[in-house]
Amino acid sequence: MSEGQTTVRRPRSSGCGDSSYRIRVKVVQVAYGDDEPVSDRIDRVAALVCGLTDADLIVLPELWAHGGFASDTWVDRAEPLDGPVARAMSEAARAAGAVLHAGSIIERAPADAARAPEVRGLWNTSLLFGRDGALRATYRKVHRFGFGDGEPRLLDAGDRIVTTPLTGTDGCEVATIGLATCYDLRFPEMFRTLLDAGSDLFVVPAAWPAPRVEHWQLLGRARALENQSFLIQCNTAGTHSGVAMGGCSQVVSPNGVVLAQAGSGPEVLDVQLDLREVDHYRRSFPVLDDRRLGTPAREAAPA
Ligand SMILES: NC(=O)CCC(=O)C(=O)O
Repeated sequence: MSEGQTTVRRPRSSGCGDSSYRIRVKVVQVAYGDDEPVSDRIDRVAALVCGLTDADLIVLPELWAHGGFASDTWVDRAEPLDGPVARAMSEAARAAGAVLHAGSIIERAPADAARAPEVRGLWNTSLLFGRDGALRATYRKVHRFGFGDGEPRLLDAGDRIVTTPLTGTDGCEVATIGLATCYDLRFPEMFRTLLDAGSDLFVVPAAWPAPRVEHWQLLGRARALENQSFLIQCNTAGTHSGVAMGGCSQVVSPNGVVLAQAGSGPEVLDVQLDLREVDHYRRSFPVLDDRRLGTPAREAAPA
């Protein structure tokens, strides 16, 4: 981005009424343990989502069906993009009449898909459905958590960033959603890349453990504030595979204010957002216009 280039992008489509930009978001902080069968959990969460008929956007956590830290089960539980979780979530989005970020699944590549021998064909993949139940976007987690174990041992890393338009009931494009998952929150350069791709609303599902929940809260506020964007974080509650989850899902405004925050148990946050606040704030405090990328900052000084 060159100096002085504005990051204020809206309006994207003409004819959007003021009310199109006011959206109701439900953040579903799902709690689970080790005893509930996956199929029961899918039914339970699907029924909950189906009942959220007054929402525009519903968000679920990372790997809520397959188990965020249940890595010993992932290979068995992995499913394709049209597997049981995706089918149930497609149906639930349609029943609720809302855009549904269904958190993530362990995605298994189709058996007949050609791939290099070093590619395992398993990813931590987020799914976003439209109000009609169609799968609109998928995002394979880029930064794998586990320090050599867990995700890096079992899963492939995603290799692309993903943005997707959020459209109102009238078809107007009211925001650009930037997708990220859990550990990605620690990598500010990824959020800058999403910003440069047009994002003004980040959605981050997670299975973030209780001992580091303050990082989760702090990093979420930082990513929202430094990119002057809304940020919706949906964490997991309960304890599974011996790991206590931190809860504290939150919704953060473009100037870093926490608009809503969950406790440590199961909970549904209910938040009204006016998406025009992004442009208002970026105009009133145009810090993003002062970025200095492209200057020869990396040139080595002569010895
Ligand atoms: N599931 C995750 O990505 C966990 C991330 C985490 O615990 C951390 O960054 O800390």
